[in-house]
Amino acid sequence: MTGLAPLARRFLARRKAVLARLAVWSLAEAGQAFVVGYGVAHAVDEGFLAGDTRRGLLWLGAAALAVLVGAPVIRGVFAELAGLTEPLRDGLVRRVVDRSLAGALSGPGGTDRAAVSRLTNQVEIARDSFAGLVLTLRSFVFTAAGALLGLLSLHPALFVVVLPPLTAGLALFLVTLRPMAAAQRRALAADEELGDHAARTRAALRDLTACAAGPREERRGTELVTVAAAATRALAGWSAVRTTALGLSGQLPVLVLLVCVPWLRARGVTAGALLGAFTYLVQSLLPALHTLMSALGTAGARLWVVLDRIAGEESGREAGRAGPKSAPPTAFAPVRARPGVCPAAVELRGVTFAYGARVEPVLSALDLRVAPGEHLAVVGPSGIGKSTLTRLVAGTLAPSGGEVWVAGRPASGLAAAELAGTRVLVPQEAYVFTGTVCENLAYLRPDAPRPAVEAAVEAFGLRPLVDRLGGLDAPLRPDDLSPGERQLIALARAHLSPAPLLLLDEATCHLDPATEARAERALARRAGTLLVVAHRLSSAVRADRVLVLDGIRADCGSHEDLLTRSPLYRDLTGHWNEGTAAGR
Ligand SMILES: Nc1ncnc2c1ncn2[C@@H]1O[C@H](COP(=O)(O)OP(=O)(O)OP(=O)(O)O)[C@@H](O)[C@H]1O
Repeated sequence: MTGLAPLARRFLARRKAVLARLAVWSLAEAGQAFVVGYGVAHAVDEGFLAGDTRRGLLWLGAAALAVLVGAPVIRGVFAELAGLTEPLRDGLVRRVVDRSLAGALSGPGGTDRAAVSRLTNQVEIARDSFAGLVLTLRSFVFTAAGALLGLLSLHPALFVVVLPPLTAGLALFLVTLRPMAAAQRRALAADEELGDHAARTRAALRDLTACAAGPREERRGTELVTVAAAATRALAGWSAVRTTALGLSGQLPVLVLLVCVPWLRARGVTAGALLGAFTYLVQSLLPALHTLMSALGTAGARLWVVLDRIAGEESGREAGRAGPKSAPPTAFAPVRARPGVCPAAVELRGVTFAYGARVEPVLSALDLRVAPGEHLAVVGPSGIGKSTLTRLVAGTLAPSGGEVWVAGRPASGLAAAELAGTRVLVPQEAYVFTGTVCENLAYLRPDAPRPAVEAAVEAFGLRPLVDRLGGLDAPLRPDDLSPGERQLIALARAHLSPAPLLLLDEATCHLDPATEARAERALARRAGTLLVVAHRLSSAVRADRVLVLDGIRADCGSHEDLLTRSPLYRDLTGHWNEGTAAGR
């Protein structure tokens, strides 16, 4: 927040002309405040008490005229105010959008549209709060100046009596501002965290029950409620102090003035001057002070919190860019792992799929959940539905029944750009196009830094191929590559992609076992989730879990577990072993 002060100074320094015009209009406001009390005092002393009613009415007329003249003054003030608030709003919006675009350009993760929308909404709040503050602060300064000058002109003793209680209340109020804003911020943060927790828990009830994580989440909920209650109590405490300050500065000057009437009379203060002083207090000073306090307490605290938040979100984005890139950037934030909750990278809920209305379904009421970072192998006899499953997860097929969720979102129905940022599907027949080697490798991440491309070349053992073709910038013709080389290029490309989910549909079938093992290990080391349709036993053994598709039934577990409990898996492994032995 301290970083905002120089920015504010620069902002105001560039708008001296607007400030000067605003000051001129405000001077008129000060003059109006001055004339109101002055007119009442003279109307009483020189008019009504002196028996000259006409003169009294003339002075009152002058005071009334000053009030009427106030209307165009206010209009002028508002016209000038736009010269301050609109550039502030434009500047903040530009700042938020620039940072967001810079974030999108510096990584293929794309813009966080929710954050941009939240921030631009907060910019509007900042603009309105700023306008309210300028309006009331300026009005208070000039009205108070006019009224205090009026008090001095009526009698210096009036000034001496009114000023101490007024400044005491104001000082007490100013002291409460900072802790009050901090308490407001804490209460807001605690409320939001509690709301987030409630929403997350509600959405994850099934998972919580499945993971037996209910009691832990309940404890966390209780902790958050306690924190939110303490923050709200602290806020209420500071509100009480502020109300006291309001009361002190709002009522005490009138009371002190009343108590001091004999003392003032003894010093020659006339009845008219006393009435004028009360007019200054009740008509100008106290309302202006009250408005200022309310504005500082609400709009000021809101402006403080919102500007702080905008700076916070931006610095958060900065930190995100500067931090270590352990995970590839994603187009939208996947569901984060939270203690006690099992978030799913892929979740199938009762998924049924048939290629036609009257055709037997390929998959029926299939439930599956794959945790972020998990490596899952899918196995099953030919034609059982393994490719269909990968296409459902990839979102290129929509289920006939049930739901497919990827990173907390329905897989089908996403826009193409979002789908591309979510997952990469590498099919059996790899796609390689005429272009440079580098263009082929970085196809899914065009801004991939050169060292990252080089690292992918090494990880997939592509160096001899790249050298043969003439380097990364050499042209590549698909016909010059063997099916295995094409698969390696497609796998290295998937490795470079920012998508958090990789789906390999027999994408290593043209590789020898050693090359396949190296490629799969490189893909498993990559941050993200890996789902592999395996066509070799070794590929299933390397996975964290194996899904065996068996027509209507499906079984999921570790390689060892499935060997003991799944006859089909035993058959498949036996078949694979025979194939390996025959191949030797
Ligand atoms: N486009 C399609 N239209 C109609 N039926 C299809 C279509 N694609 C696949 N099928 C059928 O759906 C069933 C599952 O096919 P899928 O390709 O998903 O199986 P798979 O387990 O991947 O087979 P493989 O191991 O041989 O690749 C098969 O009976 C197949 O004939």
